[in-house]
Amino acid sequence: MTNQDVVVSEMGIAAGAGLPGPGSPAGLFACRSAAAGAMSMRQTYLDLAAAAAAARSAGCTWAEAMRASSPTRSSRSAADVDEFTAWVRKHPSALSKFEEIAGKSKGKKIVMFMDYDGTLSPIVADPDTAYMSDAMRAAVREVAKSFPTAIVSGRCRDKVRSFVGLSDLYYAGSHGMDIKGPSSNPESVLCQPASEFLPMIDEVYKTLVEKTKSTPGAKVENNKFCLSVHFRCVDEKRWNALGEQVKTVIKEYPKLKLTQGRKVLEIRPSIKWDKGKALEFLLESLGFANCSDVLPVYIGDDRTDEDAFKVLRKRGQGLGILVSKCPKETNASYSLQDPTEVMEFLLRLVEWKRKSSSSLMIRPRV
Ligand SMILES: O=P(O)(O)OC[C@H]1O[C@H](O[C@H]2O[C@H](CO)[C@@H](O)[C@H](O)[C@H]2O)[C@H](O)[C@@H](O)[C@@H]1O
Repeated sequence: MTNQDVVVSEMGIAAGAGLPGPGSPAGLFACRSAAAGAMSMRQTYLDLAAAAAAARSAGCTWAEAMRASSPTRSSRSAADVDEFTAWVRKHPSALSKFEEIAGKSKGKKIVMFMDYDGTLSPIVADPDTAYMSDAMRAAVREVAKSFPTAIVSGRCRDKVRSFVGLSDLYYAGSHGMDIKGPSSNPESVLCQPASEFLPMIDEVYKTLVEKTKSTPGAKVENNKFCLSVHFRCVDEKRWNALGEQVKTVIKEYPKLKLTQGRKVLEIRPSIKWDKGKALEFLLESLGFANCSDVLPVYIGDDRTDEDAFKVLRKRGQGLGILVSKCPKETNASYSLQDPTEVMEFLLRLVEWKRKSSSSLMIRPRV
């Protein structure tokens, strides 16, 4: 990796700074077109009541929208497949358009950003066993040798670091609220803009564990600067009640917000910081703030990754790649269907870099 010897001190964004107004939190990432239509990109943050209202007006329930956030293969009809084909025309496969992507990368410094769950590791029922394969680890290792690389995850930084198991990378945990550079460089970047929320998050974690313990399958995950309440193993008949339980707890904490991911509710500090801000922060730390010759590539599958895709669109620079097997409203330009395709794309990128570097080395002088 290059440009890693950047020192940035811990950032201090005051608790409560830039708090969105009431009724702001919780993004509902609905998959099917009806729900997606009701929840436009402008509505990334909704509270659960608003999300439920949007889902109702689209003719589906809050639970249906939650189900659609992570559909199973068996739930797909022929019409769904047609819809997906049409969607892929708008968000073409990064594999089939590899040459186009390689063309865009020519003469530019690629910086890689990758989400973890659903991008580098397949979605599984138990979040504690969402391991990535050795083959994927090897691919990410090669990527990190070729380009500055960051993993940007909703997980606690230490946990995602232990899952990935590679040291020469930047890790941005807790949805970008906990950023650290490679461990080989003790002076490398550190950014924790929500540190004053730690006691509150711990308190809410304990309360949520207590309140949800009577719901079979419910799991509360402590991601340090944020929390996840998992619905995946909960009987769907209990989803509304569990959602209400979470909402009731969070009502007592106006400085926290609730967002929705893939069969998960996420509780986060209401600060103006997300994966998009983390991407900008890392680009700046790496010395690429005002560079026209940098090409950030962000690969992610979740609603929270949209904040990063949006930043790339706004900058008019870089490539957003959404990992999805079904149509989703997205600011990403390209798509990949699953972690297997992500791995194939990463390997092609490494190979392309290797070939283009060696052709530069042997180019005769004129
Ligand atoms: O930003 P990410 O790295 O994608 O993290 C988002 C959430 O990912 C994890 O939950 C998701 O993956 C689990 C394991 O496959 C799955 O069981 C769960 O249903 C998914 O929502 C993680 O456990 C959460 O804490 C993250 O917020």
